[in-house]
Amino acid sequence: MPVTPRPEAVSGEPVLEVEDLSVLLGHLPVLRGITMAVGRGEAVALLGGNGSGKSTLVRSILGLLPIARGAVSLFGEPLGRFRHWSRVGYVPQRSAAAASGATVAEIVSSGRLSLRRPFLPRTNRDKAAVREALDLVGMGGRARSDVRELSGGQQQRVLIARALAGEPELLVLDEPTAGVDLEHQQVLADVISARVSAGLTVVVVLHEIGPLTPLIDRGVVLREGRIVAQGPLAEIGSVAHAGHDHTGHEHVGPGPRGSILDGTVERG
Ligand SMILES: Nc1ncnc2c1ncn2[C@@H]1O[C@H](COP(=O)(O)OP(=O)(O)OP(=O)(O)O)[C@@H](O)[C@H]1O
Repeated sequence: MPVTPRPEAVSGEPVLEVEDLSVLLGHLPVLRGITMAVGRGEAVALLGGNGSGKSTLVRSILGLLPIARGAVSLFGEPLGRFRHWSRVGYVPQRSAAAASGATVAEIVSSGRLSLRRPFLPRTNRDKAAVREALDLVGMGGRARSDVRELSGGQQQRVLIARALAGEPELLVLDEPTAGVDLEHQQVLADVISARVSAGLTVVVVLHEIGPLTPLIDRGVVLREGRIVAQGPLAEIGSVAHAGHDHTGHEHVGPGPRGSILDGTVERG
């Protein structure tokens, strides 16, 4: 699958800009005053405890939820005007596709729909991109399988292949390693790393330390819908660790890294 050459370094050209974003769900404020930016070629992790607002932020960025206040831009264009969705790949936390009864190849092919010209058959490039994406996640031998016959972790790998098949410039993943065994987490980390080296921008919700963490340039920690820390993982981790978990109980974090990932570290 062709990849775009990586710029010399992270160029800083904003791929994603979020300015004072607030989102209400069921009249409750779930995100409050979120401001962040992600430059081209950066890999940014969204971290925080259960219910801190990570998935809501991801879905708001993709225009899947209404915004109560603030603004989001993708590739320099306000979300309301943004039309180049083929530049964006999304791996949702759980997908209806996994229960659809389609074959693995069909699901991965759907990742190229926004690149295809209407009413024309798939091109050789479409087919090659699908094959390559399946091989990359180690599912090349299961192209004809009904996706319902796969394990949860295998389904997750198929969804990642679908996003990669679209050759996105921005890849947004919501807990992509949930249910994936360590060996295949490493495979995914290698695949995504190679893409980041070629210029891909990544925003990923992470819950656990694992093979994906080495490729993360920066973490953004959410708690109760607000950003409470932002910076390189090692830097956030070295900060003092008294904090509150998502239940509101004050405690001393179990250790810098674990506490970063569940949002209990506050930059001090
Ligand atoms: N449709 C909804 N209506 C009302 N509240 C919602 C809705 N969806 C999510 N919420 C609430 O918004 C908050 C943030 O949820 P969100 O799924 O964004 O958290 P998260 O950080 O991704 O959590 P997790 O790590 O458990 O996936 C939670 O308190 C949740 O209960």
